[in-house]
Amino acid sequence: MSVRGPQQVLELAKVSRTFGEGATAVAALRDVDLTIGAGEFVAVMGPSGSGKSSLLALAGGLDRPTSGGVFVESTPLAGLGLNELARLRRRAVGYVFQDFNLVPTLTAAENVALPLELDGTATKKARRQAADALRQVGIPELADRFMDQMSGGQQQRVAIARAVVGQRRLILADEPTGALDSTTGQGVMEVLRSRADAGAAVMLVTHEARHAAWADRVVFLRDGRIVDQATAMHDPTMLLAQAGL
Ligand SMILES: Nc1ncnc2c1ncn2[C@@H]1O[C@H](COP(=O)(O)OP(=O)(O)OP(=O)(O)O)[C@@H](O)[C@H]1O
Repeated sequence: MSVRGPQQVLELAKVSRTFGEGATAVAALRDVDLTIGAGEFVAVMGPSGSGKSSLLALAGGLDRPTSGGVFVESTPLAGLGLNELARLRRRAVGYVFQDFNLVPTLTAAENVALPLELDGTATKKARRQAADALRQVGIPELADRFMDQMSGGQQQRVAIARAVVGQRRLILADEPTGALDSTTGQGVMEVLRSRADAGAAVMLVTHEARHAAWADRVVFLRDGRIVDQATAMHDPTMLLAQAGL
């Protein structure tokens, strides 16, 4: 039985998620137990369809489990109404979506500042923090660009800046380097690592062992179950082989 302490940012307790019903039901996650503490960077790996994105969506309160509980900073998400859940997401959770989910009618800086402004931060302060986040991901000069004036890789970096802006305690990133070259991808890992070192809990879904090597712990999923967990990834390729991935 785990203890829900203040250092525990995310807890998934016996979480299952089934899509559909009857003969066509798909069990995306089965009885997953996972805890991520403050300052901890966890990578999630596994074959396509193993449940990685489903896990992230539940952790970020974008989806609800069929059974089991999700706790963010000890708050049970099941107990929150839609407005409370939205507020907690804006305040505590930074999410990098596979398809970015940026607002095309806003500039890069406005996109990054949006969650802070929606949460009541004064515009000036929000813009200052947005500029800082854009600097962290290496594109401070693109602050005034609209999304259709940016490449896919640049948009991906805006999405990452929006997830790490401010003081979010839980950062969830679903394959955040897909549109990036390897040097920029490495830069994104440095940003996620430094957020964890500053006390955030970070969960990264990745197919790339060299990115998982930045994590404190790697969780391997297969058919919706955690099949292995590894710490201190000195040789991620070997661990992948051990897990049969
Ligand atoms: N909205 C949905 N409706 C029905 N089935 C779904 C839905 N979302 C996910 N699934 C199913 O749940 C299982 C897990 O999917 P999920 O996207 O979480 O896997 P994944 O490991 O992230 O895959 P990938 O690496 O391809 O992104 C798959 O069988 C998928 O088809």
